[in-house]
Amino acid sequence: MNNSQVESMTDAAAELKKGTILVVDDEEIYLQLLSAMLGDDYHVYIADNGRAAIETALACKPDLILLDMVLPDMDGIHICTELKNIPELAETPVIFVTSMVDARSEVSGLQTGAVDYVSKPIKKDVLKARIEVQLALKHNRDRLLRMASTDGLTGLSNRVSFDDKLDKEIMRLSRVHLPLSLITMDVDYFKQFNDTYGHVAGDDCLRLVSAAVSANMNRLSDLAARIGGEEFACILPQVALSGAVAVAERIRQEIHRLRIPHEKSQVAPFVTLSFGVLSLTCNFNCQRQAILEQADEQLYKSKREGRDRISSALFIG
Ligand SMILES: Nc1nc2c(ncn2[C@@H]2O[C@H](COP(=O)(O)OP(=O)(O)OP(=O)(O)O)[C@@H](O)[C@H]2O)c(=O)[nH]1
Repeated sequence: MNNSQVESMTDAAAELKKGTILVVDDEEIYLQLLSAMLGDDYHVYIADNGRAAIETALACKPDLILLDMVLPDMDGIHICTELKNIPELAETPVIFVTSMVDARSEVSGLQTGAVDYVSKPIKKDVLKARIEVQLALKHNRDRLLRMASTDGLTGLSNRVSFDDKLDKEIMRLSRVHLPLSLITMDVDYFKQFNDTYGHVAGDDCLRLVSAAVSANMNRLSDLAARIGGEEFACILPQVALSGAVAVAERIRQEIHRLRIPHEKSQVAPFVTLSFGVLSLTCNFNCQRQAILEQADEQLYKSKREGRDRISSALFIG
C-alpha cells in the first residue's frame, strides 16, 4: 500500500467519525483515558481549564462537551453557565463527568443546563451509551432546525429565517454603524411561464434561479432566501449600495446565460428577473418592515420600467 492509499484510508476513517467531542478535565490521566476511549469513533479535542474550554469550543464547535466539575480557574457550573450564554454554543449538549457524586452537585449541574451527569470512576460502556443518546438527540434537533429554516423546493433559506437574519443583522450593524444591503428579485412573467410549460417546469425554473442566486453569495455572512412564490431576496451585511448593485447585476447576467426558454415573456425569449436593491446604514430605529417595503418599491420600479433590470436606492428612515 502506498502513501496516498494510506492517506485516503485515513481520510475515509476520519469521515466515518460520528461527531466532535470536547473533553474538559484538569487531570492528565482523564484526558488521556477519554481521548483513548473515544478517539476511534469521534474527533476528540481536549482542554485542561475553563478558559481553554470556552476558546476550544468556539473554535471546534463540538457536538458534545464532557465537562469536569472542578477545574483550576473556574468550576464546571461556571463554565457551563458561560457556554449557555454564548449563542453559538448555547445548544451544545454538556455532560458533567465528575467525582462529585453528591445529589446537590448533580442537581446544580442539571439546573445549569447540562443534559446528563456521569460519575467517576468512568464506566466506559455506560459513558459511551450516554454519549450516543445525546448525539442522536442533537442530530435530530439539528435536522428539525434545518428543515424549519429551509425552503423545501429550492433549498434556500425560507421566509422565517430570512426575517430572523434581517432582524439580527439590523441589531448587530446598528452597534457598529455599518451598511447593510438587500436585493429583492422576482421572475418576470412567471404566471405565463407556468401556463405555457406547466407547474413542474415552473418548479424546475425556480430551482435553477435559486442556484444562480446562491452561487453569487460570496461571503459566509450573506444569505439568499426564497421569500415568496417566485420572489427571492438576499441579505448582504457590510455591503454598500454599489457593491450590492454589482452582485445583482452578476445574478441578472447569470440568469441570462442560463437561457431558460420563456416564449411568452414580453422581455426576452428566455427567463429574466427584475431587481430592487436597497442599502442603509443601520441604527436601532430601523424596522424590518419599512426596509422590505422600500426594497419592494425598487423592485416594482424595475417591473414598471420594463423588467429585466435593477433599480436601487438608499433607505429613507
Ligand atoms: N411553479 C411554481 N409556480 C409558482 C410557485 N409559487 C408561485 N408560483 C406562481 O408564480 C406566478 C406569479 O405570478 P404573478 O404574481 O402574476 O407575476 P408574474 O406573472 O411573474 O408577473 P410579473 O411579476 O409582473 O412579471 C403565479 O402564477 C403563481 O402560481 C411555485 O412554487 N412553483
